[in-house]
Amino acid sequence: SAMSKEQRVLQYVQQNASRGDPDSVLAAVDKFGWETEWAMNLGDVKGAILDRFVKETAPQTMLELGTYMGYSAIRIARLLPETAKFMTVEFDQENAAVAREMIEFAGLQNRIIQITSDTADVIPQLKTKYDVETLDMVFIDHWKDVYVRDIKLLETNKLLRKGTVVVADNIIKPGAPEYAEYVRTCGKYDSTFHESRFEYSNDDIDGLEKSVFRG
Ligand SMILES: COCc1ccccc1-c1cc(O)c2[nH]cnc(=O)c2c1
Ligand SMILES: [Mg+2]
Repeated sequence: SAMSKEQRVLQYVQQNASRGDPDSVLAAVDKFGWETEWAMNLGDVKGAILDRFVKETAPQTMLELGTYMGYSAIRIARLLPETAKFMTVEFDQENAAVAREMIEFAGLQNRIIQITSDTADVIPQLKTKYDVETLDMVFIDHWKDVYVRDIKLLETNKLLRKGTVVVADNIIKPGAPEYAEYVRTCGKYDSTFHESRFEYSNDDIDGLEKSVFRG
């Protein structure tokens, strides 16, 4: 059957980027997103903001909710030391399969623990099954309607500690108003909004919320 959009992006990467060169993989995905087909990757503009947060935090233990085709996992892993533990969770099996190949092409398969499952099932298993004590950083970029459910799961499963940095995509578009309201008013986070541009768009506004757990 015909290729999915995600498979078309992967093919473009395999034919236009350099194997083992994460920056060339990111550049190829972004070129495809700007010039050929829009896709819901974090993208280059918001990606630069996340890069800054990852560099500032230098997490040894990191979790991403929502792998999609692996773009932000590659973006993050390329900035982490070999010693870091980085897990990314994707529910959709087909997207997870594309991500696995994209991550492998980038040469980062040894730095990323890819989990194909529902985040609601994985979060309660992180301590026991994935040997996590607490998380230094979390990137939330999956379905906006479960952002609040999942950050509360991180809290109740004692995975956050004083200073854990939680970054969330799509605060404006498509929007995660309940999540923004929660992290800004619940009293457990110091939260700041970082306005940016929607992926592969010159006009649409979007932004990242950065919330530091108070412990
Ligand atoms: C499938 O909707 C695509 C879309 C359409 C219109 C507006 C926003 C989005 C959008 C943008 C994103 O960065 C996203 N990131 C993660 N999980 C998403 O579901 C998601 C959706
Ligand atoms: Mg997103």
